[in-house]
Amino acid sequence: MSKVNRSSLARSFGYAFQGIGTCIREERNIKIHLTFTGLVIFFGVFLKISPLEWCICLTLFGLVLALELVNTAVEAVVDLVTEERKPLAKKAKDTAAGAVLIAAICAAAAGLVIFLPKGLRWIGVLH
Ligand SMILES: Nc1ncnc2c1ncn2[C@@H]1O[C@H](COP(=O)(O)OP(=O)(O)OP(=O)(O)O)[C@@H](O)[C@H]1O
Repeated sequence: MSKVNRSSLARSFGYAFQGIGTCIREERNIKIHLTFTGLVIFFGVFLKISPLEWCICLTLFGLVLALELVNTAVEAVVDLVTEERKPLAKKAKDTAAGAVLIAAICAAAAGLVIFLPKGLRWIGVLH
């Protein structure tokens, strides 16, 4: 790879990290997702979930956080295009938010399937 291509690749990664940083600084919802991600990592270590369960959790973290970034991008583009109330603007924002919600509900359900039996076993309700 030439020096020029390498530096343009590094710049692209830099812009992507800037986007992630901006979203974390400015958006409340991604802070909530990151808090849950931290809790899942803590309980995953504490309850010793299996490698397959880690893979499922990591995939779901990625899905929810990535969709939150896309949702933020859609909101920004809509606000850039119009400040007026328009049905298409509402459709774009609400469907993007719906995508995050679906992923978050599925992640929460998968989390319950993985963690609930282990948690109940840990407190002695299940054997
Ligand atoms: N230009 C617009 N035209 C029509 N409806 C809009 C427009 N901008 C926002 N809305 C709608 O108003 C509601 C609130 O939108 P807003 O952009 O404030 O998002 P929000 O729910 O506060 O999301 P977040 O907290 O992620 O910023 C949503 O239903 C959205 O679709």
